[in-house]
Amino acid sequence: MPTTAQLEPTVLVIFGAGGDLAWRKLVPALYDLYLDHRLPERFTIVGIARRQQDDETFRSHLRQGVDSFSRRGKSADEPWREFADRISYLAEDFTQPDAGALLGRRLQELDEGTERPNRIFYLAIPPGLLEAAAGMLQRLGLCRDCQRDRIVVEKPFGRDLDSARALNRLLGEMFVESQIYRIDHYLGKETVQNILAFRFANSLFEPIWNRRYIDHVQITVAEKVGVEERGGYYERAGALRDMVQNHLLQILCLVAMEPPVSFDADEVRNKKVDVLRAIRPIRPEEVHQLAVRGQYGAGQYGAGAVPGYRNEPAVAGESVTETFAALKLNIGNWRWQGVPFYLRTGKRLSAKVSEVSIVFRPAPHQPFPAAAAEGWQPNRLVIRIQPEEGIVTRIQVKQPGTRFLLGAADMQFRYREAFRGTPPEAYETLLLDVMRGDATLFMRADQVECAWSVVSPVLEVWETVPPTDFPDYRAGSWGPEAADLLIAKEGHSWLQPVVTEE
Ligand SMILES: NC(=O)C1=CN([C@@H]2O[C@H](COP(=O)(O)OP(=O)(O)OC[C@H]3O[C@@H](n4cnc5c(N)ncnc54)[C@H](OP(=O)(O)O)[C@@H]3O)[C@@H](O)[C@H]2O)C=CC1
Ligand SMILES: O=C1O[C@H](COP(=O)(O)O)[C@@H](O)[C@H](O)[C@H]1O
Repeated sequence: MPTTAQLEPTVLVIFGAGGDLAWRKLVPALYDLYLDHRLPERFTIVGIARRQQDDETFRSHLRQGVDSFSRRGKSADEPWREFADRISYLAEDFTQPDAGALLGRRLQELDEGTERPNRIFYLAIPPGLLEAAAGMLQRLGLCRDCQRDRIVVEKPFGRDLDSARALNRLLGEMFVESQIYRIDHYLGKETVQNILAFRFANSLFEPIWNRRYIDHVQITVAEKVGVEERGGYYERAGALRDMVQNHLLQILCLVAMEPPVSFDADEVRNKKVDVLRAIRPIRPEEVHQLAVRGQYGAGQYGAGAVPGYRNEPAVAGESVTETFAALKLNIGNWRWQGVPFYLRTGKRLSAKVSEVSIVFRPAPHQPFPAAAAEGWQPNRLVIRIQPEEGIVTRIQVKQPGTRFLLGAADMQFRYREAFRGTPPEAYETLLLDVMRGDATLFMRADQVECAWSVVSPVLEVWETVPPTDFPDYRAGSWGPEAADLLIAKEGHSWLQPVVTEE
């Protein structure tokens, strides 16, 4: 990791700095980086949004966010003051013709001195404003230096293949690809990155990481929360766009990719794109066999009742938006031919847990008497992304006793026990990577488009044929019955995650 002194002077301009993302994620992450001495020595934050407010009001709003969401808890006065001194606020509306004048002047002031700082423009704004904000940067020539100026684009990146292509074209006309950092925050999570370390820094698993030994793969990203205050956005998105097109497919790529030659950003991203390209396209007539959608109804967590999706704020009473999605994907290449990848994600499920389960084929021959194998389970390797980050390998052992009986036992690696301290939040890692100019954990234009191609046939069929049975799962359950049937067709079943309460 670079030290403070090694990072070049930087000004981070947060567009939409008065919004939820900046408040809950970005500024708490920056503050934690600051406390860890990870920010450049010369580092400034300029926040921009519509509302009129002075620097002090803006800073104290951000401090509330830090106090609530920093992994270090409440901020102490002294370091907060030092950090807050670097923050200023500008009120500008990007949709106005003269927008950017204040920003231009502020950047000029910051350029004065020994070395012009690198500029990072973080677009934490509603997707409909991307064009106006990026256009303003181009018009004023504020993001012109291809080596030192970068733009960070949040999800959602388009809402289908065509709109993602159009957005890529638009950004491509204004900036060079190496300046564009498309965020997928799952790639910043420690355990997601650890998939690379686990697969490519160990010689133990790579020889069996293929169709000869692996029976199938399950990727589960389950949430306990409902749609919360984001009904307006979610109604237009749904689980497939919100989670599968980005986070789950990125995890799949890391599990399935070929070993990269180096850790160079484009080399890693090339290998990931190869996986997306190899996913066998789902034909429209196959959608009902290979994809399942669901929507939560009212339910219960312990003693607490929660409303159904259709009763959430900003959600239509007859909404057909899916809050659960499951897919069966096949990767048509030498390594994975015939190995199903099952993906599922949903809101208001039984637990918050994200994990990848690699389920191995049975040993080719069992020499034991039939009774011995009664408790037999396939070997499985579970990569736990959250919570309780770690890796669990389930093996077969002899049960203690005078009879020869098999039983399952787990070998566990837990981050919390193996390493001291709390790992950085995803946004800390990603923000630091943008400052260092390392795009390995960011989405390249072709990756985003390939990922849209994978889910497009499903989206199209789902949009044409609305569901008639929503809501079809109870809040607090593991999703609709149809998801169990999807995987049962091949004699498989979803592995119930080991749930540890948050
Ligand atoms: N919130 C989250 O957890 C996540 C958000 N995202 C993405 O991040 C982006 C931002 O989300 P979020 O923070 O939740 O959104 P919010 O609606 O909370 O914030 C939007 C921000 O944009 C500003 N804004 C809106 N219109 C204009 C305008 N015309 N000119 C200048 N500023 C404007 C608002 O200004 P003002 O404050 O003055 O109203 C506000 O600061 C979205 O693309 C979202 O999809 C992605 C992942 C998670
Ligand atoms: O991108 C998103 O991710 C969150 C889940 O992220 P996590 O880090 O808490 O697992 C999800 O709630 C949200 O709907 C989606 O937009």
